[in-house]
Amino acid sequence: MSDFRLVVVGAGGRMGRMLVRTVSEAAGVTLAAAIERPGAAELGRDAGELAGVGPLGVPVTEDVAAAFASADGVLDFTRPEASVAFAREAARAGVVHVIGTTGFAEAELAEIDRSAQETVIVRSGNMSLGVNLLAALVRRAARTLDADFDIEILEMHHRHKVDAPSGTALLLGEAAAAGRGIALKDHAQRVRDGYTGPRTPGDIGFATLRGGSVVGEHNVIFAAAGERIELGHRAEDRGIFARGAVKAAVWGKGRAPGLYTMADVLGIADI
Ligand SMILES: NC(=O)C1=CN([C@@H]2O[C@H](COP(=O)(O)OP(=O)(O)OC[C@H]3O[C@@H](n4cnc5c(N)ncnc54)[C@H](OP(=O)(O)O)[C@@H]3O)[C@@H](O)[C@H]2O)C=CC1
Ligand SMILES: O=C(O)C1=N[C@H](C(=O)O)C[C@H](O)C1
Repeated sequence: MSDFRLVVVGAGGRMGRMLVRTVSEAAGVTLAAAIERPGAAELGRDAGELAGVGPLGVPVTEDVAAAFASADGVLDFTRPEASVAFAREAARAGVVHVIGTTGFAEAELAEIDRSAQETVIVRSGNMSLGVNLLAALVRRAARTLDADFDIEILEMHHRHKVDAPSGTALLLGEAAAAGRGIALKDHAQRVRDGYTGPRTPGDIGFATLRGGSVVGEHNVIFAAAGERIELGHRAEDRGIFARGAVKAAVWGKGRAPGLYTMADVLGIADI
């Protein structure tokens, strides 16, 4: 069977380089193209050299339509507005689109939903096995613990991260809300500042730390009078996200068009 041909968009970014490296090392997949934005300094450079794995004979280009036409799947860890446009292009080309990008507005998510009517899209704020298992545990804990347990989600990332709360924190918030049988949007407390008054019962709170080179840390705290439960995850290497993304792309091959999650890919959506 021939290799699954993947395009990495945002190939010059932190995740883009890790994705190129991961695709070059994984069995059954091959790098079909590498894309950066028009005017980017990386254009014309060999994607493998950029990723530190030696030349792969794949130059970084800006020609999205040609790249998607030559591929089976797209790995996309870029920016929300770029991912919305890539989803449209993936739908046109009929290729699997794996979206790791975070920080979407509601209207952008609705546009991605529309593209997913025409092609397979796997979107997740975190592509690692560990975090998706953590989300399942959080859902389970939230279902068991009564409303006396306040839920707070704490995350820390490197100083370059541009969105907050992180996609993972929101994913964990959704899991907690699902466990409680409530809608996160009605109970999320994303920022606290100044004279806030006491905590609103039933809120799911978020706190954001940024600094240094932290790959990604998340803690979900269930705090009641007299006791506290903490569930957490520490990412130590971006390779966990890249390997998850490659797995998602291959999983998407031949599936019906639709929007899927990493929990679907890992087969843990119902645990
Ligand atoms: N779901 C998950 O498991 C994970 C998700 N992420 C998410 O992935 C995203 C990227 O993170 P990270 O790699 O650290 O960020 P970077 O800024 O290092 O990389 C993003 C890359 O995308 C490029 N880009 C932006 N717009 C376009 C475009 N229109 N066409 C082509 N390339 C474009 C950027 O170019 P330029 O610099 O010129 O703008 C940059 O090279 C973030 O949203 C982050 O939260 C990260 C890790 C794991
Ligand atoms: O920007 C990052 O780096 C990461 N982003 C994702 C998020 O927003 O949760 C996933 C991971 O934590 C790293």
